[in-house]
Amino acid sequence: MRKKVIAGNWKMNKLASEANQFVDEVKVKLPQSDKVEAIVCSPFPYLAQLVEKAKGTTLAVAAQTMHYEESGAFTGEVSPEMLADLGVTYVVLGHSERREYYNETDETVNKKVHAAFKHGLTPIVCVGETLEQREANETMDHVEMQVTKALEALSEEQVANTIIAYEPIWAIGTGKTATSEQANEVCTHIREVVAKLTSKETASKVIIQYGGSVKPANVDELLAQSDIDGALVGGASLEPASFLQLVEAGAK
Ligand SMILES: O=C[C@H](O)COP(=O)(O)O
Repeated sequence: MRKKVIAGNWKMNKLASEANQFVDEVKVKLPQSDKVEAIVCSPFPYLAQLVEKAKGTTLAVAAQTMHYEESGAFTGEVSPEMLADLGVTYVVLGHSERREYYNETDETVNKKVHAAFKHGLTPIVCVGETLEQREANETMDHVEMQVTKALEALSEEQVANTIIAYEPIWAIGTGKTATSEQANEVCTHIREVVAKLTSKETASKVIIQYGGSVKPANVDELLAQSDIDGALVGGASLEPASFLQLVEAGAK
């Protein structure tokens, strides 16, 4: 039985004091259940302090991106080694906002996935189609290509430990959630793609999240679907109360 993974992606929000307050409040109220894992994906400046605060709790801390090189002349970048050194355990890779504004490509996502595993970080790889692609019936092919490239040259064990977040771009921050059936249809396809690349057994272990306007009002229905194992949440993860409700839904 796969556990549910609820990741709150704060994106470029919160000041240091707000980030601290959030973790102080959430960490003592998290459901103590091995059915669910709760993660906060914080901006870089707060990672060290949040890792400290979350020590000894079930809350995990993620970065929202990273470079694939260990070090070097990459002004402004943060390496996987730096994240691991801080005690960060997850990293979001290939978010559609990184792909759109910062030239993240399937090739760099794949390099980053390899770099993440090299440094003991669990990658959360984002894939998803635009509205135009959905309307042109290209969703399944597009997502298949993104997943295939992201997982290229990984071992089966690494694939089994990769989290894939299906985020239809048209549903991000728009209030338009894919219906749970639409979301599950693509997540099922992703699992079939992983099975084709590796094996049915490996595919059955992969955590596949849905992301795009997830909130307490729709999370139960999404998590009840056969191939949705959690959520990558933006807006509704910013307030402790709604983040906790999402995690509680994952623990049911
Ligand atoms: O990483 C999270 C997603 O981009 C979803 O954001 P949202 O929940 O605000 O739609």
